[in-house]
Amino acid sequence: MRHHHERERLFPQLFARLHVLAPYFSTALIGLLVLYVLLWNAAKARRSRRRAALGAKELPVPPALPLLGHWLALRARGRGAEPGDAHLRTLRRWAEAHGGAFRLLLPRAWLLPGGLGLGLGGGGGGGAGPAAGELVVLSEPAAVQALLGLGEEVAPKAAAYYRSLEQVLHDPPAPSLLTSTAAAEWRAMRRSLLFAFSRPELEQDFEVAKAKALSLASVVLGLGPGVVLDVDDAALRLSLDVAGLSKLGYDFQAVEATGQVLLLRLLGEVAAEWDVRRRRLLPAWAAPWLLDSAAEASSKCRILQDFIEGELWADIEGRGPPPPEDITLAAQIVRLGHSLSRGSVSGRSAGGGGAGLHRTLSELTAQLLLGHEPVGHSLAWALGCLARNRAAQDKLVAELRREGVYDAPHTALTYAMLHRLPFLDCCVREALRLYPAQPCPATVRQIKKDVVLGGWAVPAGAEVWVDVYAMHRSPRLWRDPDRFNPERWAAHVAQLHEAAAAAGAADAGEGQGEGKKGGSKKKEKGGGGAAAGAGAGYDGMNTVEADPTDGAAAGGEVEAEQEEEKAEQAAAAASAAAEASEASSDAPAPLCSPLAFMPFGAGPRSCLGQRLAVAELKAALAVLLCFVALEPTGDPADEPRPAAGLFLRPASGMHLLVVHRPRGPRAGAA
Ligand code: HEM
Repeated sequence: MRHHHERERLFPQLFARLHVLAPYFSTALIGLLVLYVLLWNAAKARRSRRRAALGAKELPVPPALPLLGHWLALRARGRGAEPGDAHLRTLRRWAEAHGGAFRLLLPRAWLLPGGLGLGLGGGGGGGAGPAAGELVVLSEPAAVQALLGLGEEVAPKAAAYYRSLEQVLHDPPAPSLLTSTAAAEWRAMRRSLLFAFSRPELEQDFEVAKAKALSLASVVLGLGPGVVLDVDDAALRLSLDVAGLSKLGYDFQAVEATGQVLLLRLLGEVAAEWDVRRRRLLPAWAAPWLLDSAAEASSKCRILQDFIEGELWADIEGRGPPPPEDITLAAQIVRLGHSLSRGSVSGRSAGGGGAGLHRTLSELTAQLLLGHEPVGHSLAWALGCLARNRAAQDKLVAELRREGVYDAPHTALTYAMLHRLPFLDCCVREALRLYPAQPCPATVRQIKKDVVLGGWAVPAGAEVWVDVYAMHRSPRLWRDPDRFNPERWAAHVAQLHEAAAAAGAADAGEGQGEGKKGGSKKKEKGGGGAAAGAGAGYDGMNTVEADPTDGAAAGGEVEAEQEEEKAEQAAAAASAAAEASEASSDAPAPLCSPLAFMPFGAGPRSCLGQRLAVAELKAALAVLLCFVALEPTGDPADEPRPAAGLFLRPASGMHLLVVHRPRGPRAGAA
């Protein structure tokens, strides 16, 4: 009772006090608002001065809400759609409205120190002052080429963005191959892993992919005619097996397994956690509840890594130290693990045996995640496109028949003969254009000094997202951009084949009687003679560094030359892309814009596994279509909806009707 009376007396007193304090509060609030407006205007004036100094255009800003900016629009879910779907559509709409470059306003711009361009944060460049929190989205090809050609010193991968991934993968957080910036560590790792994706390795990896695709065909045929199959699930099993066998020498047997595959589930869960954390648009201190989900993510990753340690790593280690000539990915990772445990590779977490092992396992996990999921979904999208475009599917099968692949896929289909399947190449490109596995952001960079990208001023400190999805579907760059039309690539692919054939012929001339340098490989490759002929240099996308086993490329000075060459190539591509974009402003959109095609990124951080990915996609498509025809089920619920998680996947799988193709006596599956 006494308490009750005390409370009764306390509230009127409090209200009386508040009444007295109210004018002070409101004056302080008005003061803060005035200060905010002044700072905002000062930041705006500062930006205009910088832009004027650079002689560049100001980045446009789509209509935004006060204070919340574009935050809600980016988080909006479309009706019945997965989150990523609406997010991609919104960004694409803004890209079209603003010519492929715009600035986003996010609450974090005023939550981060230096967010108002006041120069309070670190990492500023050239005295212009940082613009921490500013987010720029680019899909204009000239601007994107220019960004990716800037190099790691000026535009490294954005540490703040990739930190969330590092926290999931590494405990304590440490850069992985995917995320580390210009450090010597990343360069050394990338250079050593590049060997694992060299031509001789690829030829063998292609055979592995073909064998697994034949196994999958046999499993599918075993289900009987007329079944509805989730080809996304089947494709993920296939790509996991190919990644395991070709790169780590371990068969997960996911294709042959009848039930759920634990490793696939764990990898999926970890990828989903990555995705949730990278979408976070607020700094961690402004959203402390995220720390719980961070802990959960890390524990899921630990379960996955325990599994990998027990199953995969034990097997790889059990093989003993790899001989020097072994350049497979497994061997490179073992060497990396050993140098980490000796502390000979500089690394924040490389402090001894345990940390070294942990880093190695994390890299293995990252490789598996990076390696299998984008390929699996890309294959599912390609199969889905072909099922819905029967004319294209029939044309592809006709090409396979013409080249003898249909009748004898086991023997006739080799890496060296891929140049004889140009329509297969067109189909792979068109599927990757419509459904790039990493749609947006395909890559995230942090700008270290004021730069001009495609004519727009981008201030130091800005975070830049590359929106490959919007670029690949821009009506300014592609005629009828949403239509699956593999024919649009025909002329470009023919040109590439001619160039590769000419280079192959020149190589064959030079190499006569000499043999191939750097030929000390663990496994002997098959079809080497044919590889020296026409099409030998042809790898599909050509945006990755020169093959390190190509003799001269192994030398030290050559590296500097390569760097220069790469910078020149990027500059040339940027100016060609600028010309193409200018030309397209008045004229009707071109049927095909190869410079606006970047499913694997570009420049020195482009996808390391792209040649393998393309080879695997080709092997799987060619083999599967030799045995089955694919059709839509006719059920509207089976129409695939894109969902952009860490990778662009069909939200509820890709369900297709499987029809057996008539086979001759020579061509059984598996
Ligand atoms: C269709 C399949 C694939 C697509 C579309 C794809 C796409 C990409 C993209 C867009 C990047 C980022 C480039 C950048 O930040 O500028 C990337 C990086 C990377 N990818 Fe892929 N990828 C695929 C398959 C693979 C495979 C099969 C592997 C390995 C087995 C792989 C390994 C990597 C690695 C290691 C990086 C980081 C490279 C670095 O930062 O130096 N990817 N990929």
